[in-house]
Amino acid sequence: MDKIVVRGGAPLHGRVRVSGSKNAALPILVSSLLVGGKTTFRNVPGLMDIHSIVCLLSELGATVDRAEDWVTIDASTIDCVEAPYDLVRKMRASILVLGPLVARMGRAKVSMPGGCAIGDRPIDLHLKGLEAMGATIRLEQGYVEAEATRLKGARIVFDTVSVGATENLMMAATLAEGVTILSNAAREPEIIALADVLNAMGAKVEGAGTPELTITGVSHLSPVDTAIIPDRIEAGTFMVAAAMTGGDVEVTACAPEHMEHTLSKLEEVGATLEVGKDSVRVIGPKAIKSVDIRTAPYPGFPTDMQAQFMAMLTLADGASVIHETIFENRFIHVSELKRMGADIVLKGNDVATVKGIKRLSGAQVMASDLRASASLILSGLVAKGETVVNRVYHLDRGYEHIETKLRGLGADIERIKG
Ligand SMILES: CC(=O)N[C@H]1[C@@H](OP(=O)(O)OP(=O)(O)OC[C@H]2O[C@@H](n3ccc(=O)[nH]c3=O)[C@H](O)[C@@H]2O)O[C@H](CO)[C@@H](O)[C@@H]1O
Ligand SMILES: C=C(OP(=O)(O)O)C(=O)O
Repeated sequence: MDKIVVRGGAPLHGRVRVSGSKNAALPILVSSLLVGGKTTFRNVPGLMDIHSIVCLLSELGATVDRAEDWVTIDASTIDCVEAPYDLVRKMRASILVLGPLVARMGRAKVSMPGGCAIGDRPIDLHLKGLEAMGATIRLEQGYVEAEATRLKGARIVFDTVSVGATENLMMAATLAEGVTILSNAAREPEIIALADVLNAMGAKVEGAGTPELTITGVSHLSPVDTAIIPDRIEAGTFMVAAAMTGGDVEVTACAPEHMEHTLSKLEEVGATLEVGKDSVRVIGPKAIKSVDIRTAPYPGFPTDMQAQFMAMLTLADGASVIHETIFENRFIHVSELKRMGADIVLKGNDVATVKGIKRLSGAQVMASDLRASASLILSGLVAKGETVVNRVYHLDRGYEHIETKLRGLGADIERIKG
């Protein structure tokens, strides 16, 4: 497996362009299953997760064409309703095909995704929602089998805010008979992006971005040509890199309006921000100030930025308390950061107290999940000496050419093929 080697020290300078959003692209590519025709998606990031979802759609029989940053998908040719274990285990978002397949084909068989490094990640809300819409659900030999001649509109109140369940049921409801109301729905920019694409296809989705979505089912959807929104987590990762190295970086092709919490926390640590329409210039502070962070569903502080902020706060001028409220086990990076000299005390699985130190020291570290990988690279950028981040498989799921982009900003970073 590849490794990333980082030699710390250089403040980052220059301009970096953000790619299309992984978390928006995944459901939006899946939405092509609802359409009998060729749909074009632009600004699609070159990521392992995109490769995985494209493989899954091809396996289902869709005709997929991909070049540079665009993908066309024609799902009029689908002849299979099974998402096999080997594809689903690589990427949990594969569960998003469940709702669209039942809605379009009347049947789906999808391997249960199971948990992952950041905790148990159940799909009960996806299944309860489909059942409320009239689907019969069976769990057998590690697979979910769902069937419905035609899904029916229903009122669904989510017990917990779930991005994936909101997306799955929103897509399913577009072709259902009657009106579906999703209450306590997720409000992420990726939810709005999906609703916008569905509406462009002819769906009737109202209320995206609020806690209540109303979806009036239609008989069919039509192909569109659409672009994926910028990746707010990739953008945030580069902004943290700029701030913690004391650099001066303009992050371009981003959507600052999706990043309110991340931007305000960057200002709290002392960074100076110049926010444009689709760019943010980040000038790092002389000294990083400690801040407290509590992750929460959007518009709260994103759990997907928690590990990167923790890496920065290891160097703050005091103690910061970080509460992780979304995932049950999203502090695995703590033990690796401690190997680099960080002073972090964990209370249970959800509270970390980070006491700032003068400097981290380079070490061999192991990446456990996607954002943990990013936090270790960021730490390597400021550590004394060499940091080797092992098992970068996770990183490639969610960051397009991160080492090339960081090198463009002056970082001393390389990939060693393994
Ligand atoms: C591909 C994608 O978009 N991934 C994002 C998505 O993941 P994902 O859609 O998997 O995350 P959810 O919003 O569904 O999960 C939020 C919480 O709800 C729980 N839950 C979820 C579904 C369910 O049926 N039952 C249940 O209990 C989860 O275990 C978790 O504790 O949103 C997360 C929260 O912002 C992000 O960290 C991920 O980057
Ligand atoms: C947790 C993440 O992704 P996924 O839901 O695909 O595991 C992430 O993007 O940080």
